[in-house]
Amino acid sequence: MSGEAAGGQTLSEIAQGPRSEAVVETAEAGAVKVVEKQAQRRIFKIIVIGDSNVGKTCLTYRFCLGKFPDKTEATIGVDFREKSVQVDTEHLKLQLWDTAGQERFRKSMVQHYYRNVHAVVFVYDMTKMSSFENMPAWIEECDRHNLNKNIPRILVGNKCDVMERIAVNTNLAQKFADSHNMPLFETSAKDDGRANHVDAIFMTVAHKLKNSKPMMPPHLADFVPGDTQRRDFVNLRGSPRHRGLQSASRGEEEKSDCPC
Ligand SMILES: Nc1nc2c(ncn2[C@@H]2O[C@H](COP(=O)(O)OP(=O)(O)OP(=O)(O)O)[C@@H](O)[C@H]2O)c(=O)[nH]1
Ligand SMILES: [Mg+2]
Repeated sequence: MSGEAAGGQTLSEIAQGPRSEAVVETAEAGAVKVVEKQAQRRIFKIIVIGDSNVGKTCLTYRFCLGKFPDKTEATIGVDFREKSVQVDTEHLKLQLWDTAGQERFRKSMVQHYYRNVHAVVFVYDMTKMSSFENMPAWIEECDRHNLNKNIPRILVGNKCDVMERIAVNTNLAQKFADSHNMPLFETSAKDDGRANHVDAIFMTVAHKLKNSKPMMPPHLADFVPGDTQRRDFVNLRGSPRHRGLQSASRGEEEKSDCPC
């Protein structure tokens, strides 16, 4: 007996027909599930703040891209970096807001930094006392923008690799951290041997966030006042539309093309 049946289908094809539809359905259902799962992934906005030149960009770059950047320039407005992490069984998306430390590059964006923030990472430079002494001012700025006092806050001393120039004593920093109920990390974005340490900072934040209540995910529309201004102040790293738009040399405070 030939295997050919009506409609040119073989018996085995007919036999397989419904099964292959089911396979398609299952595949589609699977795809839908994946999409749903991604849609459900909680997104957390973490702002990284501190004086200019303390290493905020390098720390976020190290965490998200796994290396120390070849070259950095003063951040204008804000740079975004995202990383998905797994905490227990849940995948979370961390949206890092690498803010500008220079007043002239941050003043127009400040109100947007502090909208719907889920956690704050305060960074100082261990080789520069003034960056540590300015920490209360950064905390005050958070308070002025009514940041919820219960969101996770972390204190990070960066550049511990420059051992001969350490200016901020660990005990002093620890006392300050304790008095503000923050964990303290001393680390280096530059030292490859401490890459895990940098990961630990953001994973500590992720663990704290995982246990917090679900919050409204931040959305680009929340902070972009208009497309023109977005080009001026917002830098979405990796997005072809925004790539390379923002950079500024340090020590050029009086540059006339300042967008602020
Ligand atoms: N030795 C050492 N240098 C670092 C480290 N992290 C950053 N740097 C250097 O410090 C300088 C400033 O780093 P950035 O990450 O651009 O500083 P920032 O805090 O983002 O500065 P703004 O964008 O102006 O607010 C750069 O020259 C970096 O190479 C570190 O861990 N160790
Ligand atoms: Mg920067």
